Amino acid sequence: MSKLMLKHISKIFKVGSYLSRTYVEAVKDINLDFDLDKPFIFTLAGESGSGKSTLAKLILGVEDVTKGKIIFNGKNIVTMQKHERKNYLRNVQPIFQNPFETFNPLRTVISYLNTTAIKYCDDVEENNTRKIKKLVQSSLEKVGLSYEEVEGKYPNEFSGGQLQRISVARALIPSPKLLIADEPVSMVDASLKMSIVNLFKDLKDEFGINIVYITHDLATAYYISDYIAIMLRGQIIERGGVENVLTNPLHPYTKLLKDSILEPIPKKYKRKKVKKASFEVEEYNLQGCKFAQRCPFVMDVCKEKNPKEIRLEDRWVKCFLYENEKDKTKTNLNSLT
Ligand SMILES: Nc1ncnc2c1ncn2[C@@H]1O[C@H](COP(=O)(O)OP(=O)(O)OP(=O)(O)O)[C@@H](O)[C@H]1O
Repeated sequence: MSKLMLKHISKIFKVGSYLSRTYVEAVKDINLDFDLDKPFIFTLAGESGSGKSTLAKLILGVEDVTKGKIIFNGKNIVTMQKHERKNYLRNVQPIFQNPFETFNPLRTVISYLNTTAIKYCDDVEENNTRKIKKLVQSSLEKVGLSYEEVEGKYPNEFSGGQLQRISVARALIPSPKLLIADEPVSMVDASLKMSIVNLFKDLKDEFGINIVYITHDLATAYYISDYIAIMLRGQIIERGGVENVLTNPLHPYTKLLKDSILEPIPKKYKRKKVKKASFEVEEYNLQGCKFAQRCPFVMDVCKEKNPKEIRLEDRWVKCFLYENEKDKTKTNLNSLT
């Protein structure tokens, strides 16, 4: 059994200069359980500066949590022994936004993939070229490429879409349980976006690979995900099955996101003049709900207190509008997967 649990994790950054120092809690008290044996695609969505990339970096061990624990198969990743951490990093692989930054422009793509195989696969020795080639070959095949079409070429000889496929192949080399893909199609040509998104779906269906998909694009999120969590200024304010959350969003922020991305803004919102965030830091530092300044349904309590996460029948939501609905169900949604 393979499990990844985020337990009350927070990340606080210092921002500003010495004289105007302030703090941003880019990830605030997030709890998520991932059962890595039941393949899923989990989308993390939210506007720019909502903490998605920071959460990804915490899971990838690139940044350390300020508070809370990330537990992989019963062990806290911060206090893991060296060999346990290596095993964790083998199992949780990143896919970055810009594939041209993933690869060293001065090395052939294959030599880069070979290095990944040697670095992460304990049973592969540097001089075992046959074994390395087999591993790289099979990863390339999983993303629909042949070894021959990649061999001998440098990153600049590929299109952005091809290179993003190769960076997915790179991530697959250590046979990870989880891919963390941070805006993986935002730099890819519009015509190729769907092919990458479909590749994620195939990896889940055919090879049982779990994916955390970070995006602004709710349309592709709806198309490929099983679950979705909506982030607002460091917090997850609504989460559940993608169908439930996106076809019937409950939090006013989720509604705003959906309306502003998928459809024209309905008149009722236009009349109430939903504003765009003027200052991220200002919203981060609000005492109550971080959406209070922009919410068309704001109440006094929203400005005073940060709402608790409420469990409804088919999702979790953090909003005072649903205070009276809580605990009406016995469904356990603690685990999203
Ligand atoms: N290293 C850092 N030092 C200081 N502040 C940071 C750091 N990294 C992120 N932040 C701040 O944390 C907040 C969340 O940023 P983050 O990049 O995680 O958001 P995001 O949702 O991924 O945004 P985007 O979609 O634009 O990538 C922002 O206010 C950002 O400025």
